[in-house]
Amino acid sequence: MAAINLQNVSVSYYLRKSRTRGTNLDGGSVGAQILVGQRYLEIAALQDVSLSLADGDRVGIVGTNGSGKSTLLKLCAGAVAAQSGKVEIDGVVSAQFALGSGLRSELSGRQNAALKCLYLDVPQSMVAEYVEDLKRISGLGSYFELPLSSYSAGMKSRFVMSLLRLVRGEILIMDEWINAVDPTLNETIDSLQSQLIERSKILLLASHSERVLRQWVNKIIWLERGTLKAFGPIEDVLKDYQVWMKNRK
Ligand SMILES: Nc1ncnc2c1ncn2[C@@H]1O[C@H](COP(=O)(O)OP(=O)(O)OP(=O)(O)O)[C@@H](O)[C@H]1O
Repeated sequence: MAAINLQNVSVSYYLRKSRTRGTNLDGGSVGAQILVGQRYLEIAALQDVSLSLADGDRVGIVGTNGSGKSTLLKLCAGAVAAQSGKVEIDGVVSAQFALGSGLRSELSGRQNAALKCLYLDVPQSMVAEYVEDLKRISGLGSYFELPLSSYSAGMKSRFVMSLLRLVRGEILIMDEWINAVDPTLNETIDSLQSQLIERSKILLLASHSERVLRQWVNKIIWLERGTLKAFGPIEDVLKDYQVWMKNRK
């Protein structure tokens, strides 16, 4: 059983005030509320959010720029802490945004692949097989044996995307559906992502794409300026969100 329970959770980012001295801090139409303290500015990224997710929940997160989607994902992945409220996460969490972390540019694709296997708890007896899988999926050929520092941007992203092969988690956290820059890779990445979702117990996916959301989620969290506007079945919440967006323009 996997579960995510948030009770009255608030998360803020703090900025030293000197950085913004003399600037006008009037709110625009995007982003969280900015609270001005004596020495710090507080960006109230999530305010008093309460949610319960359980096995079988495939949840999309929508909201305008700066509404708190990534912050909510980071909170559930343990990458940011709550200032107040209660956060309970039951289950092994895999976060897509962490895929490329810990890579070392002086090491080859093969060496990085083996390191990632260790970080992601692949059993020792399976490492060699997984590394060969990554070589095949990435399509990097002999570049797999060269240091990451010699890769082009697209080659690096091929390598990082191939690491999806290693992800195992009961709670899957995705900050966008990955679309490969190179269309020849799309089918493989799509199928890796769909297998991951099928294996996971809870999916949290932030996306601005209605197509992606309709394909993968059954519930929607709608955030606006750090507060939870709505949480419920995709059919209800997406419609309300779209009407709200239209009237907002
Ligand atoms: N590292 C940070 N330091 C300071 N403020 C931050 C930081 N990360 C996010 N914020 C602020 O927190 C608020 C929520 O940002 P977040 O990235 O969670 O929004 P989002 O909904 O994912 O946005 P987008 O759709 O634009 O990616 C925004 O006002 C943003 O400016």
